[in-house]
Amino acid sequence: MSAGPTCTMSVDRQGVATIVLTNAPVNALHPDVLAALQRLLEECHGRSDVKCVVITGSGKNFCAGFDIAQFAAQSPDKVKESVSGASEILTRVLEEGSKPTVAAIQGVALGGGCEVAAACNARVATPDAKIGLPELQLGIIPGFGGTQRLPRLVGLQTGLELILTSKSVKGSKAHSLGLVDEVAQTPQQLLAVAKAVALDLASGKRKRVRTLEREDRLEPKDIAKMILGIAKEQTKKRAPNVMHPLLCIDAIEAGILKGGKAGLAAETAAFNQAAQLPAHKALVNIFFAARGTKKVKGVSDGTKLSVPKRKLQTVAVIGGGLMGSGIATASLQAGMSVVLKEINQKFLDAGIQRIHKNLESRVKKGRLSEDKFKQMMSRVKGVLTYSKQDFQRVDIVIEAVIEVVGLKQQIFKDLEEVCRPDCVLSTNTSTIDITVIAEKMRNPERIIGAHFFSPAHVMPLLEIVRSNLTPPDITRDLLRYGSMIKKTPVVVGNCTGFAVNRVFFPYTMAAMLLADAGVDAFRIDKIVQKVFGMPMGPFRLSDLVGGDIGQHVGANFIQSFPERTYGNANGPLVQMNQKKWLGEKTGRGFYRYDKGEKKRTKMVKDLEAIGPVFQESRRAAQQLGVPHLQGVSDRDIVEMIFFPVVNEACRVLAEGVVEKSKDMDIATVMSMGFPAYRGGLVHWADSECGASYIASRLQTFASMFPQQSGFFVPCEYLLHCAYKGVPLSQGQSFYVSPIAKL
Ligand SMILES: C[C@H](O)CC(=O)SCCNC(=O)CCNC(=O)[C@H](O)C(C)(C)COP(=O)(O)OP(=O)(O)OC[C@H]1O[C@@H](n2cnc3c(N)ncnc32)[C@H](O)[C@@H]1OP(=O)(O)O
Repeated sequence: MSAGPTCTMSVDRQGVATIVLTNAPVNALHPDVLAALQRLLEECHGRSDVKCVVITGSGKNFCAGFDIAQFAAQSPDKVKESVSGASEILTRVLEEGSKPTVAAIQGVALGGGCEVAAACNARVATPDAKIGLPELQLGIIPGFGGTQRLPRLVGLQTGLELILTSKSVKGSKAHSLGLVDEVAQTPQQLLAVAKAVALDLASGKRKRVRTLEREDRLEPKDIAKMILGIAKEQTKKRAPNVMHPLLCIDAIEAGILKGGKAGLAAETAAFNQAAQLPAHKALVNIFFAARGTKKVKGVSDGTKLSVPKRKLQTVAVIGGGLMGSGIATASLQAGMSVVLKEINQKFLDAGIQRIHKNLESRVKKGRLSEDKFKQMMSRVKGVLTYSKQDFQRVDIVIEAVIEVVGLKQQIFKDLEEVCRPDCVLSTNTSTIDITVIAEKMRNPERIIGAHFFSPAHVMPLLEIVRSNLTPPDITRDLLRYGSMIKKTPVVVGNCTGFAVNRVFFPYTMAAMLLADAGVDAFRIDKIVQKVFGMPMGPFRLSDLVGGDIGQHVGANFIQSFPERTYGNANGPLVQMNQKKWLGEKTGRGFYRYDKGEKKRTKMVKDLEAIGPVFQESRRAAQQLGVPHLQGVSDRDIVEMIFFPVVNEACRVLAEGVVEKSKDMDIATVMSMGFPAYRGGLVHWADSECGASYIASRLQTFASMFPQQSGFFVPCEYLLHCAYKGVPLSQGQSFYVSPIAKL
């Protein structure tokens, strides 16, 4: 049985005390671990048989930092007290105590873990240890002295870069940067090397250094000021909607200008300020949401399933287009073999060429060796037919052909004939009901959705779609495949559009409706991107996806949900598709895309060309009773676009299409680029708006658009939450939908 969060200590015959941070699985710094560390260090300083101290972590990791669960479990005041108290102890007892201290780093030393190591008088790491300060990703700043000690170890420029990008470095790189003093070639040698360094420090053979007092790695003050000024400007541009990165630079600056101790005080103040900001709560929500998706009730929550885990070595990808080649690339990178099926040699060659290009670009960026690249390409086999010889060895199939139901039905009928009965058969459809695709199969329960996002080898989300027939072992093994290819999987129920595209369609339709009501499309894009923080506005996104695809997918939703969709038979997409203005791929859509210098695309607002398209669309919209709006504020635009999106998310929750609201949060961040610092769609709706405000605004919008009121009318789930005063994230616990599918 695990001892719970603590530290253990042993003292060897040479007088080296080894303190082991213990809190499985990553030795997070729970307050009990910090208290035990202080107690044992004080004991060491008082014992005559102890000459020096080595700090290490239990198991494979040194320490992943402060216990993030505390941010959710404790009041902000308690957390602040814990962090500032520990910061003081790390300086007084770890760095300045009477006995020298050495960190022995294996696995991860992140956040507070890196800061504990930086406060020691020396550091030894294994070559592939992972060291860094990722606190900014959690909406806080390093609070155990990291803003002061990291720049003093590696220089201001490098320290700033590591902190502001949340990047970690490997042990060997950390050594070359000056962050660690020695590298132990193997984990087995780590303790011995660390102990030797500690004894050298104790005997005076090595000079004992207190990081906080160091100045030797810091740039001269005038240069440092310049570096800080540039960092501030760049940060304002890169992250205009959040404050904590600037608070972090201020704390670093205080230390550079006034010395380490003053810097520590500034850090504590800045940490406390950041911890109060909504972005912190939001980003902690995202941290746990991303990890919670893997635990699915009755599948991967510890439930024992009778069907053993499948071996997942060979994947067959049906279709070598953009999506198929991306999926094949991700599978090859995970060490799998790939059978790529196409309908003719020309398409097959093009598919293999795409895989080649995807992997080659990693080689060019230095992320893949030439040897590994060749090995990966040798594991691809292109085929033109469904032969038993090729398909009997396949463990998982992913169909990635165009969205034509009949074609997909035939493919699964054929696959069932040639694949082993235990092979996972999955479809990458983005919208079609998977039970419809399975209609011609003998065993329709075998089909499962594996919805990737383009480019599939880059985008982190995998939507796993199960129907009420899907056996849990198939879901479990697709989840395992998702982990192998390093995706965040979200398991969802079966319906048109599943979870992600269900919330995408009101997003684009709301933008089209607003433009038809006279609001400038370019203004909408600007507000959604600059003010709200999406990576791009809905019209720019439409150009990226392609107007033809947008219209096709939109039609699917209009057919499935006619009572709550908006369509205009002469809308901009329809007109532009007729002119073959399909977006970026044809050089023209809502924007014009000119070839600039060095093959860079230049995006131009061509009002002369697009103006008449909107005029024509608005004329048609008037016939549909779309009002002409005036005096629409930026806030109105945000609410008219995002509240229908929240409304649809409520329906998704009510129908049980997602198991928990956090799944919706992480899915929106990873698919549509919903700002992570807003915590995902439902977290944002709850924390920044509230169910009753959203419901009342939607009712107002519905009355402003009487002919399109269905698009805005709040759904039952949203009204329930508003009426009962419960957050949308908790509505599932009391709301029972008559159409719950799972
Ligand atoms: C005052 C200080 O400056 C403030 C801080 O230190 S804030 C903390 C800074 N540290 C971090 O941000 C590191 C966060 N952790 C990670 O990046 C990754 O978890 C990791 C690289 C350590 C391990 O990744 P991986 O092997 O993929 O495992 P992962 O699933 O993420 O984590 C394993 C478990 O450890 C938990 N965990 C990881 N880091 C944790 C932390 N710092 N606190 C609490 N739990 C943590 C995860 O929630 C997960 O729990 P679960 O099994 O119950 O879901």
